[in-house]
Amino acid sequence: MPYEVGVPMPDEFDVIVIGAGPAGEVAAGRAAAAGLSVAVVEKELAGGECSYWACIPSKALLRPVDLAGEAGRVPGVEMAPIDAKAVLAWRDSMVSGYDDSGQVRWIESAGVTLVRGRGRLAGARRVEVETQGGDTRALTARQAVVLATGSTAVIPPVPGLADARPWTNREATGARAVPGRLVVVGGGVVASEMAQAMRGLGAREVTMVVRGGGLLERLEPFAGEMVAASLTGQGVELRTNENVEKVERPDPEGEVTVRLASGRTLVADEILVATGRRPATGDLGLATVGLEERGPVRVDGSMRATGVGDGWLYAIGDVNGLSPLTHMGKYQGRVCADVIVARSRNAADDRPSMRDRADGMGAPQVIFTDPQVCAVGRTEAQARADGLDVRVVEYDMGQVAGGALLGEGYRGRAKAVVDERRRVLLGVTFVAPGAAELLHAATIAVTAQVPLDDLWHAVPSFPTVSEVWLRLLEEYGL
Ligand SMILES: Cc1cc2nc3c(=O)[nH]c(=O)nc-3n(C[C@H](O)[C@H](O)[C@H](O)COP(=O)(O)OP(=O)(O)OC[C@H]3O[C@@H](n4cnc5c(N)ncnc54)[C@H](O)[C@@H]3O)c2cc1C
Ligand SMILES: NC(=O)c1ccc[n+]([C@@H]2O[C@H](COP(=O)([O-])OP(=O)(O)OC[C@H]3O[C@@H](n4cnc5c(N)ncnc54)[C@H](O)[C@@H]3O)[C@@H](O)[C@H]2O)c1
Repeated sequence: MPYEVGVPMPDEFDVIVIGAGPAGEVAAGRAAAAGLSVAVVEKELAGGECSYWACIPSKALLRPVDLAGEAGRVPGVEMAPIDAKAVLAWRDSMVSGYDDSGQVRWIESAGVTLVRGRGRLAGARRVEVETQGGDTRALTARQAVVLATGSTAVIPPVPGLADARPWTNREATGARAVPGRLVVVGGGVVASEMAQAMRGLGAREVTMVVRGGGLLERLEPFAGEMVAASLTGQGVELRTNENVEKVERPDPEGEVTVRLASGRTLVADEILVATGRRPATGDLGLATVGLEERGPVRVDGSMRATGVGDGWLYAIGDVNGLSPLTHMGKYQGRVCADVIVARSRNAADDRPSMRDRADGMGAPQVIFTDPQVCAVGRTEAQARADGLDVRVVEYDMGQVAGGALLGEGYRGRAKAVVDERRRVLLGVTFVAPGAAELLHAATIAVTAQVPLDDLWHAVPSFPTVSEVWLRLLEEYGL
């Protein structure tokens, strides 16, 4: 039920969701499926950052690079050079040409009312929407308002950077052509994935400027080391312990000059800034309900914003700062919708499925570089910092028959962090080509806290890479 000019729209709904990204859409759809009247307010494209400028286009750009890596390891298989133009066209089709009518159809079919415009809190249970025509529309929520406004890219305050037309994730994933020379600032997830994609698609020079000593600093150290080795092997230049001091681009269409703290100067066609994201809480009217205007909206385990009387305000997805990942935002959307529905019926709202457990355990994540980095739960460092009785088991995945069969030079590494007191897994990391689909088994083991003695009876098939599970348990001593 999209709102159209001239068509009367109710001003009151049971639930109003601000932001139609993955988190907001899931919460809205689930609350509507349970019979509540729901409006979702969206200022740009229904589907959010993930669908048009993040997960989907980045993975479309990485897939051919990944496949070329895989094929390159198999004797007798030779891939034709990647046709970057065709890949960019495929990316365009994966983002539906930046047209959200498919998502709008889904929203309509879910019985949710889409309100186009910028939403802002205007006191308890009240949302003002600045419509695209410039009008302001006042909406009231009988039960709940859900903030699902996502996050925006951070541009560090480096002299000249903001004026140098830097790329963020939007321009990088939406590139109309592959730049000849690219400087990437940052050593996190976006930086690693996009450096690999652009180099693989034909960028002549890709230089990563990383302020720390390595990549992917929040993960097990070997993950960043293996991705760094792969990127440098691919021809990406890595400048670690380095900072950008000044950026100049006198001609907006011309090249960009990047002065580094070490004194070196880089010249490139584009500069991608991938230095993290901040929750989209600016101009959201948080002060009208007594909350801080900046930073993430803090929530309890039912996704309810803390510090708001009567508990009518919820926050899910990137805006609450818990785990900025699409699947986690969608999970939080399911928790939040079920809680709102239960509370609207005065029913029990504390069933186990109605509390967020997954964020506290360490969200599962796949980084789609080659090798892929797949992690869930705590790293060894986190588990030790939490004061747990930790034992670590590691295994070289190249020694697993299923891995060796994937091609010459197949390399991978697995690490399990065990809670010795309870003999359960606290965290698992796999770094190997094509390891993404291994992760869910680890997620089940960590989340369900399956005892190692029970995991022993989960026999992996021969010759699959999953036999790494058996090897890890044998290394442990089973
Ligand atoms: C390059 C890149 C690649 C990524 N790849 C992955 C990946 O492979 N897997 C993964 O799990 N995660 C990935 N992520 C993270 C993922 O994109 C986010 O975690 C996810 O998009 C968050 O979903 P969300 O619904 O919270 O917010 P968003 O997707 O940001 O959606 C928020 C929506 O709210 C709207 N909005 C904001 N403010 C208002 C307002 N005031 N009024 C109305 N509407 C508003 C926005 O227009 C937007 O549509 C990636 C991120 C980047 C940058
Ligand atoms: N495959 C995936 O799941 C995927 C892919 C991309 C993004 N994401 C999500 O998006 C989030 C954001 O990604 P990201 O790469 O922007 O953030 P990030 O937190 O992963 O990495 C930020 C990087 O920028 C560096 N940095 C921060 N401030 C800096 C500064 N002022 N100067 C120089 N360097 C600075 C950090 O040291 C780090 O290397 C991720 O945390 C992740 O949750 C997920």
